[in-house]
Order: sequence, then structure tokens, then C-alpha cells
Amino acid sequence: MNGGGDVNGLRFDPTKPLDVIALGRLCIDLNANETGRPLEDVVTFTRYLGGSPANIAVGAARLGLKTGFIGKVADDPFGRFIVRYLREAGIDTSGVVTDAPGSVTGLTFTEMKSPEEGRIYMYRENVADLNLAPNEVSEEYLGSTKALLISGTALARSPSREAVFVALDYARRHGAVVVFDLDYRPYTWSSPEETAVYYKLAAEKSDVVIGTREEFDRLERFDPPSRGDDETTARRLFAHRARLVIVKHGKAGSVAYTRNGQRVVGPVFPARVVKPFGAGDAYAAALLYDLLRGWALERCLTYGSAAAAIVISRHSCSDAMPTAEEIEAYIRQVQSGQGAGA
Ligand SMILES: Nc1ncnc2c1ncn2[C@@H]1O[C@H](COP(=O)(O)OP(=O)(O)O)[C@@H](O)[C@H]1O
Ligand SMILES: O=C(O)C[C@@H](O)[C@H](O)C(=O)COP(=O)(O)O
Repeated sequence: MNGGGDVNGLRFDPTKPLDVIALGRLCIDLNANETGRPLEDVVTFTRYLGGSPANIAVGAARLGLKTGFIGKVADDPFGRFIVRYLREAGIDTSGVVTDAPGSVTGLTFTEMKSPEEGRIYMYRENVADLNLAPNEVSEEYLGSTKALLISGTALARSPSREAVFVALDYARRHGAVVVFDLDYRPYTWSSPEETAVYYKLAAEKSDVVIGTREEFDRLERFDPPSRGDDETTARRLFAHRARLVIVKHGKAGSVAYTRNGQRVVGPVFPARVVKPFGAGDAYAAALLYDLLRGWALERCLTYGSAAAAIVISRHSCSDAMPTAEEIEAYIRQVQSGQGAGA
């Protein structure tokens, strides 16, 4: 584990008992069992834990990180399943609260028409996760972690929005590294203007900002046009608190910039794609694992990319999160020329 040294411009406090606390939505994924057809023709689904920050937390725990969570579940069977699943995955749930009766658990139906063609349909009216209130965020809990991971969708509505900013301030007060995964989901936001304003406010308070090019374009809505130039995007965030900015480009890979001038291009691993979803969550979990261990950026992006290729080759996201051994084995398999087959 990073001994608190300043690696990649990040300093993780080794005295903190938790490695990462994730904050945001805890939902259910219902992934189509019948593939190759539109959702209207799908009869059965498999239920998994879902929600980008939840998936990342599961990925982090599966890699061996001491992981906690701050979130809110509905007082319904899915909420009880979620808390049980987190505990069984070894994730600390002391920061997870149950909402008053009446709200529901967010549902995401995943269509798998083809490896490249699939959509997700999110049902997020009156969801419990956006009812997380600022007074339900514990400063003491945030004082116990090396890193805080926040997910952009938690900024989509109050009081969750305010809870995120309180968590951000607590994390910074106690020296935690703040990782902001933009995680844009159109289904929850009222307007693109709102997304831009709150993404920018949170990104300017974060040490690490991860997003796709499209997500950064949304953040930059009111900035002078960067014309999709990743380096311009990174430089703008370095004018604030950021030390590391990572732009993801799907199967074209990823690129990372550090405040001290590094630019590292992430590799892309071959994948027998089952669904195009889950890549970013796996990428974030494995990247964070390696950042916490103080590895060089090249290796961090390699680990993230390999984990992503593994997860998109499997039916689920959360359940599919790989162990470190699986990632290492896949990297060796590909580097020895044995091709895909995660
Ligand atoms: N089809 C693919 N084949 C191999 N790797 C992929 C593929 N799609 C994504 N990845 C890897 O996963 C990373 C994140 O995927 P991306 O789609 O950019 O993010 P998100 O899932 O958050 O939208 C990419 O940078 C790349 O390394
Ligand atoms: O984030 C959600 O609410 C849905 C996820 O649980 C789902 O697995 C998914 O779409 C992952 O998307 P991605 O990792 O951003 O591709």
C-alpha cells in the first residue's frame, strides 16, 4: 500500500483504516437473460447489485481494498438485498442508511441485443439513493478513509447533492484523496445546465477526476470550447485541486494527465464483449487499487483496462468484478499472445 508517499501527485494517509469509501447510488441491475433481441422480447432477467458507485465498491473489495459506503437504500426487499450483498462482499455498511417507507430502489434493465448494441433503461422516480441527506454523512466515518469516491449522479438532485458536498468537505478536512467519477446518467438530471454547474463545482474540489470525453464535454458546457481536447480539459482542472485527470474513450482506450506534466495512454485489451456496460466501473475500481498501492500510472491504466475488458465479457457488472489474480492472469494471457477470453 502507498506508504503515504507522493505518487502520481497523490498522498494517501497510511494511518487510515479504510482504503476507500464510495458514495452514491445503490440500485438493482436486471440484465436480460435472452440476448440478441430487444428488451420487449426479453422474458427473464438476472438480478444483480447495481449502481456505478456500488459496482466500483464491489470491485475494490474484491481486489482486497478495505471498502466502505455512504448511501441510502429503500425500505423494501431490494434495499435489504443490497445491504446483505454489500456485507457479504466484505464492504462496511455503517454509512448506509434506510429511507423512510415510500421511496423505492432504482432499477436498471439492461438490453443485450448484440455485444456492441445494448441499452440500459433506468427507473429512478422517487428513488431512495437521492434522499441521502447531509446530516446522514458522518465526518468521523470520512475521517477513517484514505480515499473518497463520489459518483456524479449523486449530484443530480437534492438532498443527495448537498450530501455530496458535505462529504467532499469532510474528506478534504481529514486528508482523504477525493476521486470524482463523473458517471453521467441522463435519466436523473433536470437539465444539461444543472449537470454542468454541479459537475464543475465538485470537480474543482476533487483530486482525481475520471470521465468519458462526453461527460467532460457536459462539465465544460459554460467554459470556452475545448473542442474535445483532453489536455485542455485536464489543464483547466489542474488550475483547481486536481492532480490526476483521466479521460476514457471506450474501445479507443484512455489517457491520463498529471499535474506535474505526465501524459499516459492506457492500453486496450481484447474482449469477447457480452455487453458494453460495466467497463467504466471495473476500470475505476482497478485503477484505484493500483493508485493506492503507489504503482506507476502506466500500470494503473493497464490494470483498469484489463479489468474493464473482463467485466464487459461477463453477464453482470458487480458480480463480474475480477480479483487481482484474474486481472494479472488476463494481462499475462494477452501479453503472451493468447488473445481474448476473459
Ligand atoms: N469494447 C471494449 N473493448 C475493450 N476495452 C474496452 C471496451 N470498451 C471499454 N473498454 C475499456 O474500458 C474503459 C472504460 O470504458 P468507457 O466505455 O470509456 O467508460 P464507461 O464504461 O464509463 O462509459 C476504456 O478506457 C477501455 O480501457
Ligand atoms: O450505474 C447504474 O445505475 C447502472 C449500472 O449498475 C450498470 O451496471 C451499468 O450500466 C454500468 O455502466 P458503465 O460502467 O458506466 O458502463
